[in-house]
Amino acid sequence: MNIAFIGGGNMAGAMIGGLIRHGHTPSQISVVEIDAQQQQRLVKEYGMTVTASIADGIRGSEIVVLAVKPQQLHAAVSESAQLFQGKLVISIAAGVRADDLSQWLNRHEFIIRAMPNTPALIGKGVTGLYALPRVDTRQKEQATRILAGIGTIVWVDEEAQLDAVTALSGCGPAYVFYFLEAMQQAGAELGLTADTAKQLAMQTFLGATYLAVQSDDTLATLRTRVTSKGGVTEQALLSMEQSDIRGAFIRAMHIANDRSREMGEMFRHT
Ligand SMILES: NC(=O)c1ccc[n+]([C@@H]2O[C@H](COP(=O)([O-])OP(=O)(O)OC[C@H]3O[C@@H](n4cnc5c(N)ncnc54)[C@H](OP(=O)(O)O)[C@@H]3O)[C@@H](O)[C@H]2O)c1
Ligand code: PRO
Repeated sequence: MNIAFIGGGNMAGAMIGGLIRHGHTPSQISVVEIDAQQQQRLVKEYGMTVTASIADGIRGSEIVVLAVKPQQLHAAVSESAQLFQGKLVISIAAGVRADDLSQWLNRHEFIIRAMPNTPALIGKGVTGLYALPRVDTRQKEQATRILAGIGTIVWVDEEAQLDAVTALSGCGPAYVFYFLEAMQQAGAELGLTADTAKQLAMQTFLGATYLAVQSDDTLATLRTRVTSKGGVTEQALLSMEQSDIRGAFIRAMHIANDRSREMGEMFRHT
């Protein structure tokens, strides 16, 4: 399977790194990228073909992954719509709806929207997928094979659910890094070195997540097992509840979901 990426920035870089680590060769991947620095980075890191020409970049590729920023997508594809004929198009752009993209590509029918996340770089990503009705089983299998190579995949039946996927797992690595930063900072304030605090914070996230994955218990039960009555965790969680950290976090994810939906509206008539 030859795959072309249009846009070779952060997320494409993570996906390409994941694909290469999982058996794709650089010769099976081409990238269309306009930024000279990004071009050099990709060539240096992976030794693949990188071009600024969309015609050169997607020629010979069965699958094209659209990985430019949502606000760049219309300009990136609309003048070259005929080049996409017969190809499976996978768009990872947040918000932009499959029907709109289909219009921009001369009513192209073979479109899958995907919402991956950056741990794809190390094969630990998770991707939500939605396909337009005319995408056939073989094309879905192709998308599954590509994206399963960089982590776990979840198909959704309704496109609107991709807004929730974006708010949860698309943005999610940023939330995790945010909490890790806070834990590192607090650890350092409490007298640990920054390195030790970072190591403890990261290993705690990893260990707790593996435990949750492998356990049949609910998340609440696992939390309760850490929280000794009259002990230390109880006081920390009480303080978090008093500050409504849970509520603030849930509100933030609703805002992310709304923003994803709003971006879909914003780019609708571009
Ligand atoms: N980052 C994430 O965690 C994540 C997760 C899931 C989905 N996504 C989605 O992935 C897409 C890319 O996000 P990103 O964070 O990777 O953005 P990014 O780092 O800005 O990558 C986009 C790249 O495409 C280049 N570009 C712009 N117009 C182009 C064109 N016509 N042809 C070829 N290249 C072009 C940009 O160059 P310039 O910078 O010069 O414009 C930039 O280097 C977005 O639609 C986003 O919603 C991102
Ligand atoms: N990064 C993209 C954004 O922030 C989409 C999910 C993660 O818009």
